[in-house]
Amino acid sequence: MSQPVLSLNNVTIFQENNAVLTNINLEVNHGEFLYIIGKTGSGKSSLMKTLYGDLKLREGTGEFVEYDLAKLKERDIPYLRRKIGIVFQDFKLLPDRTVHENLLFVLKATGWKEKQEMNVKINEVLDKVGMKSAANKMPHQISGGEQQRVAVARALLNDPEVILADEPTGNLDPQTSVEVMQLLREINQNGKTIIMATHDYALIMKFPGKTLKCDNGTLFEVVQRTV
Ligand SMILES: Nc1ncnc2c1ncn2[C@@H]1O[C@H](COP(=O)(O)OP(=O)(O)OP(=O)(O)O)[C@@H](O)[C@H]1O
Repeated sequence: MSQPVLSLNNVTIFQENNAVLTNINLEVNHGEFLYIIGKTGSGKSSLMKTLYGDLKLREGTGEFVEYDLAKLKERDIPYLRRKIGIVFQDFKLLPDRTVHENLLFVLKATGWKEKQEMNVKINEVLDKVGMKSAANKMPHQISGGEQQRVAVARALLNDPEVILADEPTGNLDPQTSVEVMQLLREINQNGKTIIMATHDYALIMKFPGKTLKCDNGTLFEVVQRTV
C-alpha cells in the first residue's frame, strides 16, 4: 500500500500564541477529494497555510508530499511548493501580463529553461481548463470564472501530486462555482489529490465528498446528508 499523501498526528496549529486548531489527526490518501469546511475564523486557511509552508508546524508531527512539516526549513519551501498546486479565492494572477505570460512566469520561477517546452506545457494546461483561446488576454479582459480557470491551469504547471484550493469559489457566482467545481472534480478523477477549504455548503451537497469540519478549535469528519 502506498503511503498517505498527508498525515498529521496530534497537531496543534497556532496563529501567534493562539491555538487555532488542536489535536488534529488526519490522513489523506492519494487520489482523495477532501473538503475542509467551517465558518469564518474557524481555522481553514491556517490549516492550508501549514500545508504549504506559510505557517510553521509548531506542535505535533506531519508529513505532506514526503516533507516532514515540523522540520521544514525556509529553503525547502520552494521544493515543497513544486509538489503542490495552490488555488486561492482571489485568483492571484499578475495583472500586468497576459495569461500566457502569467504561466510563463511560474515556469521560469520554478526552473524551466527551454522555450519550446514551456510553450507546450502552457498550451497543455490551458487546454485542460478550456482556456487556450485566452492565452493572449490580460486578466482584466476575462471573467472571474475564467481567471479562476487560469489559476487552476497555473496550479497544474508542475504536475503536482496535490492541489490545495482555499475557497476557490468564494468570489464566484453559483453557476460559475459549479463550473469551476466540475473542473476540479475532473482533475481529481484524473488522479490528483484535492484538498479544498470552503464554506459553500450548497456546493458540497451538489458534489458530495469526504468532509472535515473545523469547529470549536478542532477538526472532525462530518457525514453529509444528501439532499
Ligand atoms: N496572520 C494572523 N495573525 C494572527 N491571527 C491570525 C492570522 N490569520 C488568522 N488569524 C486568526 O486565526 C483564526 C483562524 O483564522 P483562519 O483564517 O485560519 O480561518 P478561516 O476558517 O480560514 O476563515 P475565513 O473563512 O474567513 O478565511 C482566526 O481567529 C483569525 O483571526
